[in-house]
Amino acid sequence: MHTDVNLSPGGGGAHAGIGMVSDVPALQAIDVRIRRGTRRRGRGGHEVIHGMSFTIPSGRVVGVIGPSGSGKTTLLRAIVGVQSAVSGDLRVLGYTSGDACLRRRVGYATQSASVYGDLTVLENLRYFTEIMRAGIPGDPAWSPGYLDALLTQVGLTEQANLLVNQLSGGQRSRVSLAAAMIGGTDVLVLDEPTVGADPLLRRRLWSDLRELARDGMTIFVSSHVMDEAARCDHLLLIYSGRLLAQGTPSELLATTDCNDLEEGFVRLLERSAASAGQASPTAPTTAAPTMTVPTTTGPTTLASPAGPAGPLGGSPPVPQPAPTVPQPAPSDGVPDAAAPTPTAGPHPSGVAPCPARRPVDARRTGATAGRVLRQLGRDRRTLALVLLLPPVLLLTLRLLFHHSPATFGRVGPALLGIFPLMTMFFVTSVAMLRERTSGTLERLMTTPVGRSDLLVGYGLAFAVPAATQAALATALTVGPLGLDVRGSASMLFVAAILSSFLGTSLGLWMSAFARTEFEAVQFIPAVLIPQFMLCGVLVPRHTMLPTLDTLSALMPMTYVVDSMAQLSRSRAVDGRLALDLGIVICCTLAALGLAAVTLRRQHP
Ligand SMILES: Nc1ncnc2c1ncn2[C@@H]1O[C@H](COP(=O)(O)OP(=O)(O)OP(=O)(O)O)[C@@H](O)[C@H]1O
Repeated sequence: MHTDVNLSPGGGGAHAGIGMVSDVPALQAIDVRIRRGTRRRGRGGHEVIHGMSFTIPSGRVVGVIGPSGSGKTTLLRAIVGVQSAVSGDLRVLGYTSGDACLRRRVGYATQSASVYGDLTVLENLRYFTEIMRAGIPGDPAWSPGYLDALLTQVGLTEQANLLVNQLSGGQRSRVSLAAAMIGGTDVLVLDEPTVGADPLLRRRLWSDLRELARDGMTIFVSSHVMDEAARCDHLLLIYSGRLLAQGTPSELLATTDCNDLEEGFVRLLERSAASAGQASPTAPTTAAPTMTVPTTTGPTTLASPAGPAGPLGGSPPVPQPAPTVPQPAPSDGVPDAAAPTPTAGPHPSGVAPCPARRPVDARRTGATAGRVLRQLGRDRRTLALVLLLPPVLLLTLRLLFHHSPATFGRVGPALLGIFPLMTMFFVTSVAMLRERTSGTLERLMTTPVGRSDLLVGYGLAFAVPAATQAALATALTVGPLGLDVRGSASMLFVAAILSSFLGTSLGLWMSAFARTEFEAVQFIPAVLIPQFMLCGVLVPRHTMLPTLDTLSALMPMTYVVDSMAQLSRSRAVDGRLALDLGIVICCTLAALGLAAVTLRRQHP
């Protein structure tokens, strides 16, 4: 280690606040099968992990080694609980993988650097510290030197104040690694962590990982580079979704009777293929996706080469019967339709249950709101769009109707509500989508941050530009543009703010239905344009066909338009106005609730 600050505050296996029994393995897999491309177990998709069974004690560096496409990432995703359609029994520290108790103890770095490109290295690490370590009393992560030590460890001290977007690919991966180290107090799951690291840094990272393991941390590192396998305590050799063999590197060499791990891996493959009665692969390498011979036998346990099962192609470990304790609903209270049917209860005996979660955690919500605001502050183009677009559109409209002020008087108030709604819808749906596509949302889902913390944080952050925008648009329209408001201008402003909040929560919800920016571009007009056409701005509602009028009554924008129109006509707050505003508020809260439900922790 290169610093005297303790970077593994959990002491690996003895994390503060959560009790643990020492003989619980770090990871236990019994006949684990995983389907990909399907949201529900057994429906659609294809099986990519075909029944793996193994046990890993704590305090090891475990190499998950195999060629490209063999299933390493899928297995690691299942370990951290973000992979859907996992069957069998997969337990981390005794808990069913993905259990909420593990979110304080398992750190995860995805293959791509899932950190925020528009924040500096330090801002990223601060945010992850705030959401991962909030509420842990006396946690060393809050000591002044902690982040400096972490930066030194991943070799990014000089880049601390640079935006992540300004870093090289390898440097970004190291920011991601550092973020994982903040979250992992007992288990670190690192998907190809040394990609892009120079040999010197690679050596240093490995020595640091070893030191963390000595302190009791269990570290899973995927790689298809065999010289990295030599640095691990234990290897899980994977090929075509099957566990080909497991054991220490020296056991692999001894079993295969060679001096080179890569050659050893190839020999294992050949023998496995031969024992399955198949042709031998032609000069495969561990990194080459051209290895085509599937292994149809169970894994080899290298530790017992002369054991009764035989060294190669031996029987897989006999699956132990899984306990049948029923699984509780996910801790954040929202059952996930994509969750696999669990085979076992989450809490091993002797382990204290997780501390109860509040529905909204003020510290994590505040940290998220602060982070989103910081990102917004840096994104000048989006800020300009949010703040200036509605006033510019209203100004254009005024100029368009300069011969017909009565028409402006009729549509102006409605558009004062519609423009903020549309702008905020667009901006928030794209912002949330970016969180999804960059992988940061998946990473956040492995941390203790709750879905409501995240959404309320987003909502609060976007409320600031939304309110500013509504104030600007109302002041401009009622002032210089001379909109004749017989009602209360301040109430008009409040209704414009409510409208922009509605746009924000609809945007947060709708982003769940898009996987790419292109899909977002497709559904944004599909959601907004029909509402605009039917809300009563183009044609008064009482002149519409009854079917269209009924459709209009189902759309939230209609109530924005009605309330804005009434507020511009009269000062009286009657039952009709209260009902319209109430519906707008209810739709805002309902959209936020739906956004929370559709924010999945697991993905196909
Ligand atoms: N989203 C997905 N939907 C369907 N199948 C998928 C999906 N992602 C991966 N797969 C399939 O799952 C299998 C295992 O993929 P995985 O990414 O786990 O391999 P890997 O060993 O990590 O590869 P690499 O080293 O290239 O990252 C592959 O056959 C791949 O085609």
